[in-house]
Amino acid sequence: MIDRTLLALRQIPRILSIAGTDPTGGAGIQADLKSIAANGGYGMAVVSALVAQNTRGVRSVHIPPIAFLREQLNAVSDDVTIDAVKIGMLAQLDVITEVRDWLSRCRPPLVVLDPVMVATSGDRLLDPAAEQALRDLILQVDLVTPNVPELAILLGERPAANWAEALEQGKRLSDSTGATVLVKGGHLNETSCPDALVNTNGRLAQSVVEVALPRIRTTNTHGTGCSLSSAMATVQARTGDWAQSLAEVKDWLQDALAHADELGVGQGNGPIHHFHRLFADSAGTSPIPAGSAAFSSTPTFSSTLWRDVELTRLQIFDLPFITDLGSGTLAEEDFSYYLAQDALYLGTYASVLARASELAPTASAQCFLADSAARCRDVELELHRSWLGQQPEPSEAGPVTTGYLEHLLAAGAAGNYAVLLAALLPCFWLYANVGDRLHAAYLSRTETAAHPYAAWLETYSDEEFAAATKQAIALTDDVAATASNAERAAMRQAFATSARFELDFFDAPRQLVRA
Ligand SMILES: Nc1ncnc2c1ncn2[C@@H]1O[C@H](COP(=O)(O)OP(=O)(O)OP(=O)(O)O)[C@@H](O)[C@H]1O
Ligand SMILES: Cc1ncc(COP(=O)(O)O)c(N)n1
Repeated sequence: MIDRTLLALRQIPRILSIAGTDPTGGAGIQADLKSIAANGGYGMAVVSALVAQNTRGVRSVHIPPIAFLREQLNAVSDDVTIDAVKIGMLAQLDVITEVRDWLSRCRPPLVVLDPVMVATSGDRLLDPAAEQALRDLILQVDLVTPNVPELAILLGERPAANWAEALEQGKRLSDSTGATVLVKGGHLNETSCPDALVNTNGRLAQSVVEVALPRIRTTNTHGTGCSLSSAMATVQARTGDWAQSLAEVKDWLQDALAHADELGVGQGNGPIHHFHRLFADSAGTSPIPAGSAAFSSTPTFSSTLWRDVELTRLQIFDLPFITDLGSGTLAEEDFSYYLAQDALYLGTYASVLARASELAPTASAQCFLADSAARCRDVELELHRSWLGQQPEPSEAGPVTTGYLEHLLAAGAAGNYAVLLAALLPCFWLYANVGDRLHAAYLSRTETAAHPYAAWLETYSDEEFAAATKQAIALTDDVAATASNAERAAMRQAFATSARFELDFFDAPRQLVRA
C-alpha cells in the first residue's frame, strides 16, 4: 500500500471520480459529482464506461478505447493536483489495468474504491473474469467500500447472513489487503442500517468503528453506494479522520435518503436527494448547518458545537424509541411517558428561556427568548389538550427530566448569558433535526395501514420552529464572537451536556417504563 501519512488536508478538496455513467443522474459518475459537491468538494470526472441505464435497469454498456481512458486520466493529472480519487465501475480487465498503472504513476494521496460489480437492478457491471484484478487493486487503495454481496465475492466466500458475519468478513478482507474496509449493512434485512470502518492493521483508533442509523423506508436507493464512497473520499480529504468522516457522511446520506421520494425521478429505484440540505437551507427551513457554514475555512461556532455532538446525534436516531415511533410500533405507554415528561420539562424550560431573556444583551434577543418562552408554554398547553387529556400524567419528573432541568436551572442561576444560551440550544436544534427526519420518513411511507402516531408525526416538522431554531443558532454565534476562550469552552461543555440529556430523554421511556 502507498504510504499516505502525509495527507495534506484541504478545505475544498479536489476529488477525481473514475467511474461509469448513469444518464438518469442517480448513480455512477453523475451521482459522484453531486455527492462530492454536496459534501464540500470540487468534483472531477474520468469516464470508464458509458452505460445506457435508467432507474429500472441497465440496457447496454460501451467501453471507450483504453487509450482514450489514459488520455482522460493524464489530462487531469498533468494539470490538476488531486487530493483524493474515488474509483467506481471499472467494467473489465483492461480498464482495471489502466487505472492501476495510472495510480502507480500519479500516487494520489487518498484512494477510495467502490468495487462495483452488480447494479441494484441485478445487472452485472463487472466482467467476472476481472474479479481477481479488482481484488489486486485493493492493495493500492486506502478504503474499499463493498456491499454485502461484493464483500463475499472479494473473499471468495458466501454472502454474510447477518451484521456480525459481515464484520468478520470485513476483518478478513482488511487482514489480507491492509486496506480499511467500509462494511455496509444496506443489503441486510435488518431494521437498522449499520456501517463500519474495519482496519485490522492499526490504522484506526479502534479496529472497528461502527455507525448505525435506522433503515429508511424508501425504494429510492439507486446510487447510495456510489454517493457514499465519493462522500467519504471528500470528507476524509477535508478532515483526515476516518471515524469523523463516516459519522458526517452517514448523517448526510440519511437525510438524502429520507428526502429521496420528493424527487420523483423514474419509475424504478430512483435517486437519493444529494442536495436536500442545500435546498432546505436556501428555503430557510434547514434544521442543520449546510453549505457555507458547514464547509467554510472559518467554521462558525455553532458548526463546532454541532460537530462536537455528532455521535450523540447519531445515537439518537438509532434509539428504539425513535425507530419505533417512526414505524408506528412504539408501545403506547412509552409514548405517553415521553409526552408527560415532555410537558413537565417544557414548563421549566420556558422559565429558563425567560431567565435567558432577562440576561440577554440586546432588545431583539430579549424579544426572541421571551417569545420562545411563551410559545413553549403554548406547546405545553396544547400537549395537555390534545394528547395528555385522557392519560394519567405522572405527578413527578423522572430522573432524566430532573437531571436535564437541574442542568438548565444551574446555568440560569450562574447567570452567564452565553453559557445559558448554549445549554438551551440543543432543545431547539436536536428536536428540529429529529422532527425533520421523522416527518420526512413519515411522508414517504408506502403502507396504507393507519399509523398510531400519525397526528403527532404530521405536525412534528414545523417551519416556524425551524426558523426559531435558526435564530437561536444565530444568537449563539453572535455571543460566541465576543466570548472569552474560557466562556467558549464552557459553552461547548454546556451544549454537549444538554445534547446528552436529549439522547437520554428519548431513551428514558424504555429505561424507566420497562424497569
Ligand atoms: N434504506 C436505507 N436506509 C438507510 N440507509 C441505507 C438504506 N439503504 C442503504 N443505506 C445506506 O446506504 C449506503 C450504501 O449501502 P448498500 O449496502 O446499499 O451499498 P450498495 O449496494 O453499494 O449501494 P447501491 O444501492 O448503490 O448499490 C450504506 O451507508 C447503507 O447503510
Ligand atoms: C455506472 C454505475 N456505477 C455504479 C452503479 C451501482 O449503483 P446501484 O447499485 O445503486 O445501481 C450503477 N448502477 N451504475
